[in-house]
Amino acid sequence: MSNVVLIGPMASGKSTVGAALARKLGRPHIDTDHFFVARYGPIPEFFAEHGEEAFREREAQVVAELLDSPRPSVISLGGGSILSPEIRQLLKNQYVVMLDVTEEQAQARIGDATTRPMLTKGGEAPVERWKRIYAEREPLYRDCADFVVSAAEATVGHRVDTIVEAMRKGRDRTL
Ligand SMILES: Nc1ncnc2c1ncn2[C@@H]1O[C@H](COP(=O)(O)OP(=O)(O)OP(=O)(O)O)[C@@H](O)[C@H]1O
Ligand SMILES: O=C(O)C1=C[C@@H](O)[C@@H](O)[C@H](O)C1
Ligand SMILES: [Mg+2]
Repeated sequence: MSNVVLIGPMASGKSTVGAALARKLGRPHIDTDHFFVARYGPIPEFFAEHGEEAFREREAQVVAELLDSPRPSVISLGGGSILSPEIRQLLKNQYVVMLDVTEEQAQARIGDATTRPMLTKGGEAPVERWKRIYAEREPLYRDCADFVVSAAEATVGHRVDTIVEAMRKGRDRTL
């Protein structure tokens, strides 16, 4: 049995859907951003002090450790974890689900983006940065994913049910 790993852009619901999916499957939920924070402190402060490159290095280490979890778990990845070639390689041995989201849905959830330093750089409106980052990363997300939950699956409950169904149909070893 492998982990179920949730990937996708910022505000696509990886943390929220991951927690609900874990409850439904009776598995532990691991949120890699939370482990990063436990080890290195809040992400906005880390970006301000050390910059994005240092964040990506440490993030890749944290994510690699957590993907090696001893029990099959639901793992919500930080939105940019798939930028690391090493992490993309490790994801080949996992059941990977991309959560898609529309610009409108993301905009409604982002708010002032104070907890998401990637969206507050450069004086651009957070939603404009979100769009640009998503456009850059979308091919990577899709390439890593075994299954994509469409943005039309709007509620958390609907998203969870769709993933459980996909796991049943597609890859029995994950259940
Ligand atoms: N299906 C949904 N419908 C409405 N709101 C949602 C849904 N999923 C998540 N949310 C809300 O959107 C916000 C972002 O969700 P969440 O933190 O789970 O996203 P994320 O993908 O983990 O983002 P990040 O990459 O920044 O960690 C939260 O306030 C959450 O309550
Ligand atoms: O998409 C990103 O680059 C990020 C997403 C968040 O989950 C955090 O990992 C951090 O804010 C960076
Ligand atoms: Mg999250």
